[in-house]
Amino acid sequence: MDIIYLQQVRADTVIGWYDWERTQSQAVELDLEIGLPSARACVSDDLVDTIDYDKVVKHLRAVMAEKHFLLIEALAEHIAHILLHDFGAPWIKVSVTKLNILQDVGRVGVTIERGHRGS
Ligand SMILES: Nc1nc2c(c(=O)[nH]1)N=C([C@H](O)[C@@H](O)CO)CN2
Repeated sequence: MDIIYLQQVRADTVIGWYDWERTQSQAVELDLEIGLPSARACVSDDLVDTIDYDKVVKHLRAVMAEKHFLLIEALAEHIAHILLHDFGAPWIKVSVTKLNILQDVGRVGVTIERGHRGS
């Protein structure tokens, strides 16, 4: 399976379990591995034959500006759902990282995989 990857995508969102996190947005970082439904674009050289990563980033930033989650797990699940159902990816690996949210911890996050990874 061919994979598009996006690393260290910064996006602002309101997220957190505690009340103090729900009054303002914070930057989180996304790392995505997006399975492609086919390798057609490798031969056709045509953007319509693949998943447009520019559209993915714009869509996710817009969703995250609107939608609020308590847990990074729930945000990761929502992003996976969008990639599988709206963008037609057969498999997705999503990491959501919070930056400097814990004292003396630079990065904390979650990684989930959804869908079926073909060969
Ligand atoms: N497994 C998780 N643990 C915690 C989360 C989370 O999203 N998943 N969130 C928090 C707080 O919101 C944190 O960002 C600040 O303490 C705590 N634990």
